[in-house]
Amino acid sequence: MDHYDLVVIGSGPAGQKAAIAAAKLGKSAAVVERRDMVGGVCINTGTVPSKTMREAVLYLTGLSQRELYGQSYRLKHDITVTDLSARTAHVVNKEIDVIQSQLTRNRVALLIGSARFTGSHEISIDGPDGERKVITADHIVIAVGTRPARPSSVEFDGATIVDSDQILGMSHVPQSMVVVGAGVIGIEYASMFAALGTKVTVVEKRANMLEFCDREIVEALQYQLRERGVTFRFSESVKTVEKHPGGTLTILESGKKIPADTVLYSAGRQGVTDELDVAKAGLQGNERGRLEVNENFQTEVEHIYAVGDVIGFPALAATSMEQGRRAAYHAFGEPAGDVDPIQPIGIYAIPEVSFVGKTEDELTAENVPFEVGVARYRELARGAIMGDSYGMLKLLVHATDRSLLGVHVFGSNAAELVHIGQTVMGCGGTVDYLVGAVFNYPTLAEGYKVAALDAVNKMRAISRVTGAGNGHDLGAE
Ligand SMILES: Cc1cc2nc3c(=O)[nH]c(=O)nc-3n(C[C@H](O)[C@H](O)[C@H](O)COP(=O)(O)OP(=O)(O)OC[C@H]3O[C@@H](n4cnc5c(N)ncnc54)[C@H](O)[C@@H]3O)c2cc1C
Ligand SMILES: NC(=O)c1ccc[n+]([C@@H]2O[C@H](COP(=O)([O-])OP(=O)(O)OC[C@H]3O[C@@H](n4cnc5c(N)ncnc54)[C@H](O)[C@@H]3O)[C@@H](O)[C@H]2O)c1
Repeated sequence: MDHYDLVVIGSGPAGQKAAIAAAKLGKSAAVVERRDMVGGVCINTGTVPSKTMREAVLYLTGLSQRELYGQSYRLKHDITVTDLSARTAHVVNKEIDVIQSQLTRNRVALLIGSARFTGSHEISIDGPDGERKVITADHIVIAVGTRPARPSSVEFDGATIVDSDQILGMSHVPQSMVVVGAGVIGIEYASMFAALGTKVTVVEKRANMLEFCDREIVEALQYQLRERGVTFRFSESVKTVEKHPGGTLTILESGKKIPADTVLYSAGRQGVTDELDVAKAGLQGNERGRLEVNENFQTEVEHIYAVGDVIGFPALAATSMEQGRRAAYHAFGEPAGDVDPIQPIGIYAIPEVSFVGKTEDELTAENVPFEVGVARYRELARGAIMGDSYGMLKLLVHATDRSLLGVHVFGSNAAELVHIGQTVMGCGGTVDYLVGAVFNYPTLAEGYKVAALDAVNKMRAISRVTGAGNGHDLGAE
């Protein structure tokens, strides 16, 4: 029976980084993963294929060029699923190769099969050809991720009524689509299909979408999506989804019926602990299949860790990687430093949304006085060159100590741009740093300076009224 210092179940971002971190500390490590799933949901069905599909949609529809070349501009008419999936398959295969190579060169064993606990230090692996192998480990990291929630009231068929793992296998670009759930997955796919010309209806049981985001930016996103023909049905819950010979019917609790070619059911995900026999290790998943952990990612059985989506919020690839690394370091007594509380969110809708830090609503609720500085892409030369007139970058600045409290970006490259603000915040910088900084011209990054000047000018206006000098003019006009 093979024995390892650390065994990881699941090769998604969390599992990969846990195993490699252990190997870098000189420990023997193995990752157990099912056939055809190396890289996890992230590489095979989630993050990477959806973001690649988004790039293909933007490129083939010519959407990002239409402000410059006219509303009828298209790189290709009649875009097919093959056009989209060719790019996706290329990127996914490359990424799988990168992961396999990283594991091999770090001497992490990749054991193909489905793992389940047979004891708190023992795991049984059912291989793809029916063979069974039992291994033991001093430390075990559970990084099994999630699968889409699939209620029995929805007649999933994998072709016209699909979950987010199945959508990439669709046979054609539908003329109409209902998206159930306005979470991140729902909104990202709704915007991609709307860009392809599909008539999309989004049904969401809450009164708003993306409630953790800045309200002004969510309104701007909704406006852009409506412009592309998306209909929103908020405060409406889906009761059943039926398949009929002529298409699908989504029936709402309110009695409304929405016909469509296709339904994407993207109303949450479920932890994959049910097939893991966690009880044999002394553990129990909650009703959403999630595991509870302490600040070191230890479960209640201290040599068993859980990381990534299986522990719930924030359930992102980037946070999952960091949790994996920290778990392995903790297992072997290696200091990992403090957790950085400033973590960005990127939503790859069309247009993109990204933010770090607090929202206006949160600061108001906490009675923190703040000023807002805004830069509009249409006033940045790079915005005009790119043909993005709707984008904006917004800074929330503490009214007295002038620290950056939040950065909210909407439009092209939002998820990249946000990191400039994140770095300033992480280093304890103030708005005055951004006022005095010189950025390349013409860039979207220049928006930081424009927004900082806007915030400082408003703060100076308050000082003028009160007659108090603020001592931070720095030439802001
Ligand atoms: C459509 C979609 C888009 C997304 N987009 C983004 C994005 O843009 N940015 C972002 O940060 N995040 C995004 N996410 C979230 C991101 O994919 C997850 O946060 C990330 O994949 C979680 O990593 P993980 O390591 O916890 O698990 P996963 O990536 O879910 O991997 C878990 C792995 O464990 C394996 N496994 C499970 N049970 C067993 C078992 N018993 N034996 C062996 N192996 C097992 C599974 O086969 C799977 O491969 C997206 C998710 C989806 C679904
Ligand atoms: N860019 C990114 O970072 C990114 C992209 C995609 C996914 N993810 C992650 O993947 C995870 C899963 O995303 P998700 O969007 O599936 O889940 P979610 O739980 O965030 O959203 C599901 C939405 O469906 C709604 N809903 C539930 N039941 C409903 C019903 N019967 N009728 C109508 N609406 C209903 C919920 O109110 C909720 O708003 C999230 O943690 C997310 O952070 C991240």
